Amino acid sequence: MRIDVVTIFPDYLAPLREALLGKAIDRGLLEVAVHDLRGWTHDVHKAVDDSPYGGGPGMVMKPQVWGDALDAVCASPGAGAPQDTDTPPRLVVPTPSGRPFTQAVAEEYAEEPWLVFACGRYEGIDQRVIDDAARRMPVDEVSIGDYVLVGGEVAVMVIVEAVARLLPGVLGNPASAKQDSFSASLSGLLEGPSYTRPEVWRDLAVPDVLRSGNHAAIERWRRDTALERTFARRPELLDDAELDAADRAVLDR
Ligand SMILES: COC(=O)c1cc2cc(CO)sc2[nH]1
Repeated sequence: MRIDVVTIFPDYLAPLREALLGKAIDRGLLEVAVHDLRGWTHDVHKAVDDSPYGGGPGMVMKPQVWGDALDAVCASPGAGAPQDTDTPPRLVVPTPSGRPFTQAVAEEYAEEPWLVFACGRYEGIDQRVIDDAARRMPVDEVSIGDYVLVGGEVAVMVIVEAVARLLPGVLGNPASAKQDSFSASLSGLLEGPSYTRPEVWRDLAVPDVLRSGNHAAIERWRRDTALERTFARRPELLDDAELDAADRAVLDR
C-alpha cells in the first residue's frame, strides 16, 4: 500500500516511521510519503489560509494551494502512484464533520492500493477542494470521534495505524487482529479482560476457567465477558451483533 500525506507540519507525521509501522515500511509492506503543503504556495509569505466568506472566527485553507498540491500528489500515473496502475487514489480528509471512522472503515481502507490524506488546519479546507477532487477520485471526509482536534495530522496517525496493522505481514500474529474488539469473529462486540502471569497478583487471582485447559469453557467465558462488557460500556453495539440463545441468556442474567 502507498500512503501520501499532505500537511503544513510534516514533522508531525514522524512517528509513522517508528516501531511496528517503521518495520512495515522497511519491509516494503507499506510506502509512506509526507509532503509539505507550503511547497505549493505562490507567494513570498507562503500563505495557506485566508479569512472565511460569510464572516465568522478563524481562517479557511486556500483552494488554489490545495488544488495544486493534490494535482501533483494524486497524479496517476505519477511519482507516487503505485506501480502499473493509473487508478487514482482514495483521498481521505479527516474533519470533525466527517463520517465516523470505524474498524469497518479501516478494513475498507486496508483493501486500497493507494491512500492520500489531506490534513486540514484552522477551520478547515475550502469545500471546493473536496468537490473538485471528487470529480477525479473517491473522496472520504472522516472523523475519528465526536471531539475536535487542532488539525487533521493526529487523526491521520490514528487512521494509518488502524489500517496498516490489518495489512498482511504487518502484525506478528495475524490471528490477533481476528480477535479484536469490533471484529467479525467477536460479532462486533468489545473484547473482554486479559490476564497473564502471575496467577495471583496483589491478592487478585486469574479467573480459574482460564487455567482449566478446557477450551470450550474458555471460549464461552471469553464471549460471556465480551457480552457483559459491551452491555455495560457500549450497549448500542449489541443492536447489530448476531447473538444466539446462549448470548441472550448471558445478557438476561
Ligand atoms: C476527531 O477530530 C478529527 O477527526 C479532526 C480532524 C480535524 C481537522 C481539523 C482542521 O480543519 S480540526 C480536526 N479534528
